[in-house]
Amino acid sequence: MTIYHKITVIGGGAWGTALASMATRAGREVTLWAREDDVVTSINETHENKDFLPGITLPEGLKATSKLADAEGSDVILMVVPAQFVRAVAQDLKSFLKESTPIILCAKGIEQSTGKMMNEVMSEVLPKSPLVVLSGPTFAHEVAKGLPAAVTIASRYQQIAQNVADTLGQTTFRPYLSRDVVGAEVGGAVKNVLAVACGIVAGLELGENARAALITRGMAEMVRFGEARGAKRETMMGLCGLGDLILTCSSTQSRNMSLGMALGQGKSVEQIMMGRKSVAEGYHTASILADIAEQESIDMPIAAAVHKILHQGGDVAKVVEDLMRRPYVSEL
Ligand SMILES: NC(=O)C1=CN([C@@H]2O[C@H](COP(=O)(O)OP(=O)(O)OC[C@H]3O[C@@H](n4cnc5c(N)ncnc54)[C@H](O)[C@@H]3O)[C@@H](O)[C@H]2O)C=CC1
Ligand SMILES: O=C(CO)COP(=O)(O)O
Repeated sequence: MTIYHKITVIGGGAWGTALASMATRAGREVTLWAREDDVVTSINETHENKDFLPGITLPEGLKATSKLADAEGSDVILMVVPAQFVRAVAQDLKSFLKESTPIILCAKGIEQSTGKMMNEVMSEVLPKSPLVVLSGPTFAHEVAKGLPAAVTIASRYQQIAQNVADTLGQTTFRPYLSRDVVGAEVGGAVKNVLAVACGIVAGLELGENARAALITRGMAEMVRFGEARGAKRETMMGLCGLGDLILTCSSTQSRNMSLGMALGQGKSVEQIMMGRKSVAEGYHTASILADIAEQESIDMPIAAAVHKILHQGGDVAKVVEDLMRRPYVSEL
């Protein structure tokens, strides 16, 4: 069994902090890189990330840094900055890594400027690095508290995926292996957009029937998009797809669902986004997802509706009504 002992987590938001905390509990030597000096100080001096994961006491062994150079000599890197910043941060990190160092991609989104998934972005910046995707139904607060969760770990390099599972796995964090990198990434990226839609339905108080319909028809959109990108349907039926879709569409712990909920309750996009420090990836992914779907004739009416509301000034009630008015077609 190969264990990666020295781990650097890049990204001091809620998820990076939770993963770093979990890996420290597994007995690994973990350094967490955060962009904000306040976050570094807060973690090192009070064992809490007051800005992004307040109220959770972090293990004393977890060290934070503001220097990317401290990633030098790591056995493995966890990349946990939001999707739109992955390329820039990876460029800055590049000179401190060996080409053989595995990189675990944990962001859930599509790069807005290129339409690329995170593994494609990373392959351009670090073409020789072995890539692994870690994704699943995992609210950061729960993982940080040590509550049980299960994830998909996908890589074209199965031995490395196994090593990552052996490195991070514990009785409260159960990895399942996959070879389907694209499928693992599509699930996480698309579900964020669908969670905004579920939030809108909740905010409008349209009921549980509507939410179940949305989750199911949203799943159909995820599968269509994933298959067009070469993903396997079964992967999207797993933890990183259906599992994460159910979680994110079921709880206002989700930033994406709560963003949608506020829209459904009548707040404007500007009011909601103003002053938000935490990321709602669905906001950024919705437009590129809707564009790709239109260009490639992938039928994704829910994603298009979310894009319309978020970025084209669409009236919430009218967009929902238009969705329901579409011609009746075969379910499958
Ligand atoms: N929070 C969660 O429960 C989970 C989050 N994720 C994913 O993890 C990724 C990171 O999300 P969170 O840790 O929740 O973030 P967060 O919302 O807690 O924090 C925002 C992060 O964005 C960073 N940031 C802001 N501007 C930046 C810039 N210009 N360059 C680089 N970084 C910048 C901040 O430093 C901070 O780390 C996202 O893709 C998210 O979808 C995945 C699973 C669970
Ligand atoms: O990805 C997540 C849970 O798996 C977190 O969802 P939110 O980003 O919507 O909070």
